[in-house]
Amino acid sequence: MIKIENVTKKFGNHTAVDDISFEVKKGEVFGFLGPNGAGKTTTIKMITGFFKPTKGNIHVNGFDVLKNPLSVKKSLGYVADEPLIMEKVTGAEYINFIADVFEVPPETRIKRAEKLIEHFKLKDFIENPISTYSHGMKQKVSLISALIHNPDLWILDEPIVGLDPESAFILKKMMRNHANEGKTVFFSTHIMEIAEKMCDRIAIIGNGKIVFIGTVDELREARGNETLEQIFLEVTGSESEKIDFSYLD
Ligand SMILES: Nc1ncnc2c1ncn2[C@@H]1O[C@H](COP(=O)(O)OP(=O)(O)OP(=O)(O)O)[C@@H](O)[C@H]1O
Repeated sequence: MIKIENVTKKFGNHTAVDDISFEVKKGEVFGFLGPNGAGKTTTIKMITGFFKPTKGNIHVNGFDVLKNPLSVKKSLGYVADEPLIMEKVTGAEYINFIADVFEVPPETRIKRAEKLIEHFKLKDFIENPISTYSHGMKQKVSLISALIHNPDLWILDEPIVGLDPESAFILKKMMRNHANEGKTVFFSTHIMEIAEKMCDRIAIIGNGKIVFIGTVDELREARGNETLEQIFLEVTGSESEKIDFSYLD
């Protein structure tokens, strides 16, 4: 589904992603973890074709992201970590626009959109301009429009933070169902507990390098009796446990 081989991304002299390789398979919910600035969004933007890798190859659903960019984009649904750009149109207009781009037939899009709008409790707001929406409501419109063409691969950048508990529960269930149908969900998160409950496998990135790939159980086994928080801090090279806060006294 996703194959990343020796991928590096530099911004000027700064190496944001440093020679990473991993694969995400069909039927997996795959979590991509790492601290702020570790390189998660940069990696996701290379997979989805916004950023060109400085080095290395990425294949999505068998297509090379540089050689077959359209086939790649058609086969995935992407929810970015940033709010929607089109603020003056309504949620319904935005979803319809994206459905046009992906050539979703009218009956199919109405059926899918109605269900998704109902699940995410947006019915009363969908005809209002996006500029009036809360952050979580914008996130929901972004999700609905990413799923309206029923893509095999979902790529979600921090999808759960910002959603209310009921919507987060529904989304997590949708992610699991999608993988159970033999399709794939790749999502980024900072939160180990979400990864533990949701993911078949995870990759942890720290300072642009992959520091762990496997299941959360394998990570626990390798680290003994530590809490997930401790494990995360250690594998990402954090020194936070040593901080002396006595200066606040
Ligand atoms: N367009 C850009 N130009 C220059 N530097 C960038 C750009 N995008 C990202 N970076 C840098 O690349 C590094 C990785 O950033 P990235 O956004 O991928 O991190 P992240 O893991 O997604 O972090 P967060 O959890 O905070 O969202 C950071 O040092 C960031 O400043």
